[in-house]
Amino acid sequence: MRILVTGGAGFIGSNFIVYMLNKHADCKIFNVDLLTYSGNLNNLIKVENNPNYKFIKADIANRTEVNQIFKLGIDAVVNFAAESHVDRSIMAPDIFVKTNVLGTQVLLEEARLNKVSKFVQISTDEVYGSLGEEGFFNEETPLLPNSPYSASKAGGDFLVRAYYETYGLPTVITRCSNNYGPFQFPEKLIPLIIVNALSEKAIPIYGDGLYIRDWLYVEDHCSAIDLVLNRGVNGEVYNIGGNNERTNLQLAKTVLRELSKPETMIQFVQDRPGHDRRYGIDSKKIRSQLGWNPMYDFETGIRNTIHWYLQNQDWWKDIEAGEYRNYYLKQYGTRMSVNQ
Ligand SMILES: Cc1cn([C@H]2C[C@H](O)[C@@H](COP(=O)(O)OP(=O)(O)O[C@H]3O[C@H](C)C(=O)[C@H](O)[C@H]3O)O2)c(=O)[nH]c1=O
Repeated sequence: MRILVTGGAGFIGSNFIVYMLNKHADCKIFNVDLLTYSGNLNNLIKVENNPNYKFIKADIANRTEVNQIFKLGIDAVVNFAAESHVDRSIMAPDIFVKTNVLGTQVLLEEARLNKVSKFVQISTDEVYGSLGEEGFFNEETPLLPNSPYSASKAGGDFLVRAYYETYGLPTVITRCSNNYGPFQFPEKLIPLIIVNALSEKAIPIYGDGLYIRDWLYVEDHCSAIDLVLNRGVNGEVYNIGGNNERTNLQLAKTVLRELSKPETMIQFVQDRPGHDRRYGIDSKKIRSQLGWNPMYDFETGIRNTIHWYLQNQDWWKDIEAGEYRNYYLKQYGTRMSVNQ
């Protein structure tokens, strides 16, 4: 199968490419990525010389560029390419609409004209909105996005649905909970805690710290996408969750304990506007219909992740030296006092 993977230099996309090339000798992957601030070809060093792997720098929202890529002969598309950080979407929503909505539509249109056999849209549980203390999101839960990020992902999902209903494009949507693992850009909570702790910097926790996320180890997410790509039923949505709900405060304390750092590094800071209180995923459908099961419990996953950041300090120190550090100071410098 000749698979177009978009956003393959990002966190989940790069993990997916490595997973697929290790698992399937017969797949050829075309990785299309614009290499924005969070895209990093160093994530793909393990596969860069693999004859079944090819990188192409391009913007999924640019029709001319995408049109050229489909001329290579594409059987299936897995669309990871997205602006994904909620805080950034609050500061600059425009680019989220461009990539997550327009970019998805451009891909769908070329996929339709080139008659691909599968289009997998990688989405998020954030499109469902926020939960209270009880209940879970299932695939029938109405979409009620609260941030510009989640609204843009919901827009992409609606277009995917429309291409299935209107043109019969063989689409499938996956909606995952919060991922963590190697190569995650340290603007997201888990790598931010690890990187700050290792750099002796305060750990910023928004609001009361009792916001809840359901954590999914990235390799388990990759195995789920592989199943959906090969056996997912067209027109369907599959939720993918880890059944590992933790408050942000619990999480920060767990990581600090693993690193033998004091809890006094935690600093409560001003809350995120429109902050979703809780995400909880019901993933019975993919488990019962496609036989997916996560391999990693949370304790193993978090230890692997911490170990990876300890072993790969050059990877994140490079990042810190660049745009990420400026972004961090710009955002938090005016909102809180952290002893940097
Ligand atoms: C960066 C940061 C975050 N937080 C809180 C905010 C959230 O309650 C939680 C996780 O935040 P993060 O920005 O890592 O992730 P979410 O906003 O839950 O969204 C993430 O998971 C979904 C599924 C996606 O689809 C998003 O792409 C992905 O970014 O920690 C803090 O308290 N302090 C911090 O410095």
